[in-house]
Amino acid sequence: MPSPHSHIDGAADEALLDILTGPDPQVVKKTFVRRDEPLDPLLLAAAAASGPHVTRNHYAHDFFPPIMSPQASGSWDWTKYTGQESASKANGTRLTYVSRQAPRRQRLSVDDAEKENEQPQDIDSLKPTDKTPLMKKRRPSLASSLNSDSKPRQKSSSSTETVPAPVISPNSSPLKVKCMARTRIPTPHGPAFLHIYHSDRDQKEHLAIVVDPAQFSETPNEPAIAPPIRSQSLDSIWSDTETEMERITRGAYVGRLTQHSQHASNPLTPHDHPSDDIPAPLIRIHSECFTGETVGSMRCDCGEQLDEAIRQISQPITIGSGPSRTTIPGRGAVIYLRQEGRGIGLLSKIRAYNLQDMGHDTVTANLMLGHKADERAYDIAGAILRDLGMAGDEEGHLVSEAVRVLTNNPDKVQALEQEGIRVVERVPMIPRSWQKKKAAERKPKLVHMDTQDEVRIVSAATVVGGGDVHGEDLDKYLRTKVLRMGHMLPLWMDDEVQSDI
Ligand SMILES: Nc1nc2c(ncn2[C@@H]2O[C@H](COP(=O)(O)OP(=O)(O)OP(=O)(O)O)[C@@H](O)[C@H]2O)c(=O)[nH]1
Repeated sequence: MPSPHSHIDGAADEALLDILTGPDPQVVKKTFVRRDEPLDPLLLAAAAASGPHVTRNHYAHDFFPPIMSPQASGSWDWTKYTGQESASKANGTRLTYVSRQAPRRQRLSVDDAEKENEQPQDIDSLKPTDKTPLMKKRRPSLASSLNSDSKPRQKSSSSTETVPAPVISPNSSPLKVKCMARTRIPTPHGPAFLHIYHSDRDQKEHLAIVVDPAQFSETPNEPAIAPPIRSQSLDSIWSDTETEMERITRGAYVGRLTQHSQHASNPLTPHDHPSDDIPAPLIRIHSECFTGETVGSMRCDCGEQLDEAIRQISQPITIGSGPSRTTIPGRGAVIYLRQEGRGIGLLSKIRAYNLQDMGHDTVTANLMLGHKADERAYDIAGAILRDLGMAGDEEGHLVSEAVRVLTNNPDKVQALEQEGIRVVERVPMIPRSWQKKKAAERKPKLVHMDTQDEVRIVSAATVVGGGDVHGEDLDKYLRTKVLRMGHMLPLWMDDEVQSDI
C-alpha cells in the first residue's frame, strides 16, 4: 500500500536527483549565421574596460603598460617585477585599458599643420655621378626624434605623435661606438670580416660584416686600388701597456692572419679620397630577425635579404675602360643592428605574429600591442659607418667615402643622411620570389618537410647562401611593407596574387 506521503517523497527524490545530477543540458537552438564581420576581441575588450573617450581609432593601447611599453618590451627583466599588478588585483583595483594616443581629431590637425611646412624630398633624384660633398650640418639623430613617428606611414613620411612616447636616451653627447674585435669569416659568397661593436647608448653587440677581400693581399703594406674599409677605433692603440699580440688578437692586424703571418695594423690615418672610377662601397643596414635568419621562418624575407646583401656586396667590380679595364673585388658592409622586430623586441614580435594570424597586418599588429609601426633608430649605424671611414669627420668635412645603400626603406636613407653619411645611390632589394614571377620557376631545394599525407619540398631559404623564401605569409608581409610602410618596391608578385590587390 502506498504511503500517504508518497507524492511528497517523490518530489523530494526528484529535487535530490536534480542536485546530484545537475539540470538537464540546455538544448542549443539553431540560429542564423551572422553575416557581418566577426567582432575584434581586442576592440570589444577595449570598449568593456574603458569609457567613451576610447574609440576604435585609439590604436596605441594595451592592458599591461609596464610590460608592453616599448622601453620595457624585449628587455623585460623579471628580477624587476614588483608584483604590483597582482597586488592591485588583490586590492580590488582592476587593470584598466590605457590609451596613450591622442584623439584622432587632434592628431589629424597636427598632421595637417606639419604637411604645410614640409618640403618634399625625392631620394631617388640622388645622382650617382654627383661627387660634390653633401656633408650637412649635423641634425639631431633619429633616436632623439623617435617620439615623432608612431603612426603608420601611408605613402608619406609625415607623421607626428602628440602624446610623448618614451625617450630612448636623454644623453645629448655624441654617440660613441668602439669596435671591440674583428675576425675573418668565410661565407658562401667569399671572405668577410665580422666586427663586434659596443656603444655608449645600449648594452647590445651590434655587428659590421665588412666585405673587402683586397685586405688579404700578400703585400699588405702596398697601397690598394680602393681604400681599405677598416675600423679606426679597432686600429687605434687602446693603452700604453697594450702589447702587439693583444692588438692582433682583437683583430687589429693587416693581411691574412696565419700561424706564420701576424702583422699588427698601424693606427689608421684618414685615407685619400678614392679615384672617381671606383664606385662607392655598397652597404646595407640590416635589423636583427631571429625568426627569419635563424629558425628559417618564411613569414618574412629577412634571412634572404641578409644573404642577398652579402652576395651583392661580394660581386667583383669592373672599373676603367679599354686597355685599362680591370676588375677589383667587391667591397662594402652590412651593418647588423640588434633591433629585433623593427625595434619592438622578439617577445612582442611573436605576439604580433599571433595577431597577424588573426587577420591583422604587420603594421596594425604592432599598433594593437601599443608599439609604433617601426621603432628603430639608425644613429648607431651612422656611428659605425663613420668609424669604418664612410662619413665625414666631426666637423662635417668629407674625409672618406660616400656609400650606395641596399634598401627599399626610405627611412633608412633619410636617417643615414641625417647622420652625415653621403648616400649617392639607393640599390633596391627585390625579393627573390618576386624576381621569379611564375611559381613554377621557383626551384625548391635542400629541405624535405614530411606531413601526414604528402611530402613537400621547400627551399632552405634563410641561411646565408640559401635560396628564396615565398608563400602566402610572405606575400602579405611584403604587400603591407609597400602599401602601408612606403617601401619603394614595385609590387612584383605573381599575376594571380597581383590581381587580388
Ligand atoms: N614587428 C614586426 N617585425 C617584423 C616582422 N617581420 C619582420 N620583422 C622585423 O623587421 C625587421 C626587418 O628589417 P630590415 O631587414 O632592416 O628591412 P626593412 O626595414 O624592412 O627595409 P629594407 O632595407 O628595404 O629591407 C627585422 O628587425 C625583423 O625582425 C613582423 O611581422 N612584425
